[in-house]
Amino acid sequence: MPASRILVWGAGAIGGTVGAYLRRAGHDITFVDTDAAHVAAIARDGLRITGPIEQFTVRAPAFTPADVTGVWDRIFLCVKAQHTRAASEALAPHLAPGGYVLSLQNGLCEEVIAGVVGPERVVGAFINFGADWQAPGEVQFANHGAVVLGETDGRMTKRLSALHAEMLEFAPHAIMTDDIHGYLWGKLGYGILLFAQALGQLGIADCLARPELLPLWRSLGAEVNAVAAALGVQPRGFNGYDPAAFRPGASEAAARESVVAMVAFNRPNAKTHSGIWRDIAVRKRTTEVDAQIAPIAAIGAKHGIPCPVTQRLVDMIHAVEQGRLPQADANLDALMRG
Ligand SMILES: NC(=O)C1=CN([C@@H]2O[C@H](COP(=O)(O)OP(=O)(O)OC[C@H]3O[C@@H](n4cnc5c(N)ncnc54)[C@H](OP(=O)(O)O)[C@@H]3O)[C@@H](O)[C@H]2O)C=CC1
Ligand SMILES: CC(C)(CO)C(=O)C(=O)O
Repeated sequence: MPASRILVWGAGAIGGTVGAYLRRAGHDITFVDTDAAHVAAIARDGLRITGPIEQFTVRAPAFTPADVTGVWDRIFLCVKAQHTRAASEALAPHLAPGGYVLSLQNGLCEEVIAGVVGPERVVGAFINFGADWQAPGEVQFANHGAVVLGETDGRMTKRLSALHAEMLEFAPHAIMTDDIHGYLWGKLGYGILLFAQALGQLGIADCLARPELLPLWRSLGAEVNAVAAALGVQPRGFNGYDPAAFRPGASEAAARESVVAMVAFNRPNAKTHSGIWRDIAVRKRTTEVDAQIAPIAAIGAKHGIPCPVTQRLVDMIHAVEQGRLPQADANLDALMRG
């Protein structure tokens, strides 16, 4: 495969992992990140991938946004959802007129990027592999997970096929879809469970496995699925998460079966806790809740769909972020009780 030239904007867990694999496969990768210490470490010593899957170091140029110069046909955007607009504005001068931004993020970030660079210059992605930024110059690649690429208008284009062929060098199971919105809403339905997990201390598998919390998973899932349905989107499943099992009216047995499958997927993973939990407990910073979960309740409100549990979850995450509530497993019981 001919070497591609890619600018990875946001060289943390996701950008660092994907960029390192593509660099190792021979592509011309440049990293950009606002974390000056991380950028300096990559530029000086290379980017180190650690963890149970593979350990290797790649050499690649790295810059802060203020220092990067040049124009790229492809930019992979890998920042947290709340940084999407600022990052899109900063990267726009570096995007070729006929180029595109690939969003490797959770949430509905494609719309935000499109608002800055234009809808025809955005490609969507849904990702569920696990990775963690560890230290300047080091990212842990913790576990494989679904990777799906799609044009936001559902067309199967040449650029999508070319991107998919490259992505196979990182994720051999990556697929293309004509329904990226279905996957993004699927991830929101799964992601909302991870936001609830972040209220407590148990890891993803142990938290999902708490039998008494099944009604909580069902009510959160039902709200997300009802909002998606109002938008005409049918969420897609992956890695044990079956959206149909959490639709309003779905049986308790179906939800329980999906929870068992999600627990089985997560149990062996070196990434035991979600990025949301890590933002609060380890990185001591705010989460993506306002950019990812609050919009679900807001869209619901526009369509006359009440999302009381989602809204309570948003409020409780705020309280934990601000230190008004300890990060404790009992929070999930309180969220469920209402
Ligand atoms: N980590 C995971 O396992 C998974 C993450 N995701 C999603 O992927 C996206 C990226 O997450 P993740 O890689 O974990 O996050 P990280 O925080 O590890 O990486 C993001 C990097 O971007 C930097 N950054 C912030 N703002 C800008 C900016 N304006 N321009 C350039 N760089 C910037 C951050 O610096 P600083 O830290 O200083 O802010 C950080 O180094 C999120 O939407 C997340 O939900 C999806 C699936 C799995
Ligand atoms: C846990 C994970 C990797 C989804 O499985 C995630 O998306 C996150 O950390 O927010």
